[in-house]
Amino acid sequence: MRNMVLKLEHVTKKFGQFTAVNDLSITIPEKEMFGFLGANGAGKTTTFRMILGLLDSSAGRITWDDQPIDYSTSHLVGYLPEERGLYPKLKVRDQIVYLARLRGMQKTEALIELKSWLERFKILEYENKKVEELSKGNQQKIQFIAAVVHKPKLLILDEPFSGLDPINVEMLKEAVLTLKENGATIVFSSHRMEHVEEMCEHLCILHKGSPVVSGSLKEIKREFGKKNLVIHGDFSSDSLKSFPGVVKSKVTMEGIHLQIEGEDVAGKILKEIVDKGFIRKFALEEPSLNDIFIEKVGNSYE
Ligand SMILES: Nc1ncnc2c1ncn2[C@@H]1O[C@H](COP(=O)(O)OP(=O)(O)OP(=O)(O)O)[C@@H](O)[C@H]1O
Repeated sequence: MRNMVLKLEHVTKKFGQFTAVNDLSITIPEKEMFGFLGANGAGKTTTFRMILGLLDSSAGRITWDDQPIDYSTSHLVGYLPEERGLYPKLKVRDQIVYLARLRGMQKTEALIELKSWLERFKILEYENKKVEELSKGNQQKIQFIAAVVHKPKLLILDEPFSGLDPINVEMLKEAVLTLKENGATIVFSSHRMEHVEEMCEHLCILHKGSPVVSGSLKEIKREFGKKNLVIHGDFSSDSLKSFPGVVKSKVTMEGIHLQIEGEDVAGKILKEIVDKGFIRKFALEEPSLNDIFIEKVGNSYE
């Protein structure tokens, strides 16, 4: 049995004196969906380029299936680069077939695969159009097809959902989930925490090149400890802002959202408000990735 694990061990990348990635260690098991979060310049793209062997690391080791990714394995890898790079004058069909053949696919097989993706993305009519004639969002779908047409086992997607309208975001998310169900290992970066929260079991938050949070989403939330408490009631909730164990509060149109130190605080708050008036909602919720990010990285995230 092969060990198709993607492993980064103490990986560092320096550009001159500047450290873009600092001592990053992560293990991504086969068939996993892994999310990379971080502000602009955090080091996500640099990490992807090192994984793909497009950039040498300054220190550390990167392996997939116990080997570095090189010419012998690159046909098993798909990459959606951040700087989209299609040939504007080429027709969609010629472009995809060309890229698929570079990765060892037969033309007929590539055409079948292309058609099925174009159908899925509802853009079959663009098969014989030049890339430059397509809208940005549709070009992005073509670029996505270029990354997956050869059915890679490892797929690296650099901000796959950026610049898309909500319908296309959903379409691409579903496509990514299908690829995962079909057995691909997928690593993607995003600026949107909800995308990672929704799709990934494991994630890493990079801050100025260093991993500040890394591991399983469930564990990260559990370790964070704090919970959110949402209260909607027909009474003033102002006094709850300074209730012991309340870390943060936000008054809303319907009531108040509290970040509390732990579950026990919720019980005490319930006792406090039970006689104050009608409680329409009292819900203890897991912290969001956004809450965790803000605490670990601060408000520097855009
Ligand atoms: N070839 C290079 N030479 C010098 N500095 C570089 C080079 N490539 C990247 N950097 C720097 O490394 C840091 C990390 O860049 P990187 O592109 O990896 O960030 P990112 O997390 O992908 O950001 P974004 O979300 O904006 O795409 C940045 O400060 C960037 O300016």
